[in-house]
Amino acid sequence: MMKNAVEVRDLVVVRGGHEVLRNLDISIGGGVTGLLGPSGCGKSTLMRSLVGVQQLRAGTVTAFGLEAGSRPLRDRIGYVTQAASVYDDLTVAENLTFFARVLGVGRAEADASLEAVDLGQQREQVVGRLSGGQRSRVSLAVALLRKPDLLVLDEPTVGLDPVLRRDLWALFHRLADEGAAVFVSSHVMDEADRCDRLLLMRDGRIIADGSPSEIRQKTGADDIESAFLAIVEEDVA
Ligand SMILES: Nc1ncnc2c1ncn2[C@@H]1O[C@H](COP(=O)(O)OP(=O)(O)OP(=O)(O)O)[C@@H](O)[C@H]1O
Repeated sequence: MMKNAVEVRDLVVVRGGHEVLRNLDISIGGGVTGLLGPSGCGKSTLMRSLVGVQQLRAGTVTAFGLEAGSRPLRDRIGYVTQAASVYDDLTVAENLTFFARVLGVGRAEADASLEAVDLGQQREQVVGRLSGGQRSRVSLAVALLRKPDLLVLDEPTVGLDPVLRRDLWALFHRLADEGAAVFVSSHVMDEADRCDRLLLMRDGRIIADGSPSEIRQKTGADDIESAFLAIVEEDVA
């Protein structure tokens, strides 16, 4: 069992004069951990904090015992944002070759990353002509180039059809089985059951933490959306 990949302590983040994260305490270990919550609740801000690109007002964030954003972590963390981070005018293979050179990894790793996201057959296609789901898999392949120990994925399945979503979740579990800690955000509650562990977020705070079945049981709800609503109601009562 992996020791905690990430430790967040008393984290406070202010953006635009508004306290977006409020005294967060989270530990993230192995497996697939989902961060679920409504739009604007602070998911991207938390992910930015984990990878070290967010200014913190207070608290600490460490990954593998090292301060988030510190140099030795760069090889160990893969981060995929919602915005596509690959070149539309290059082919899939050219993108991978380019980023492999920048990151100093070999061709074998580039090929392995492409295979991992199941884009071997699209390798000669120009990225700008791929579907949204294929394009996000190219970004994911780039993030996999250095075989990260921690993968931070910000809403990777947004806008994808159900088949692609299912395939991507299967890939996250495969990566977790191979030893990576996978931290995935979503605002789609029906993705909850695909996670080993769930963090439900609302208004900059974690309001529930457990496996999907634990969270359902605790609230007596049949699904995570109802559980979320029950927790919110209890919270404001
Ligand atoms: N660049 C910014 N400057 C100021 N405030 C910001 C900035 N980016 C985000 N915010 C604010 O921070 C809060 C949290 O935003 P964040 O992007 O972390 O939410 P989110 O849960 O990821 O939302 P979504 O699901 O829509 O991506 C929001 O209230 C948003 O208005």
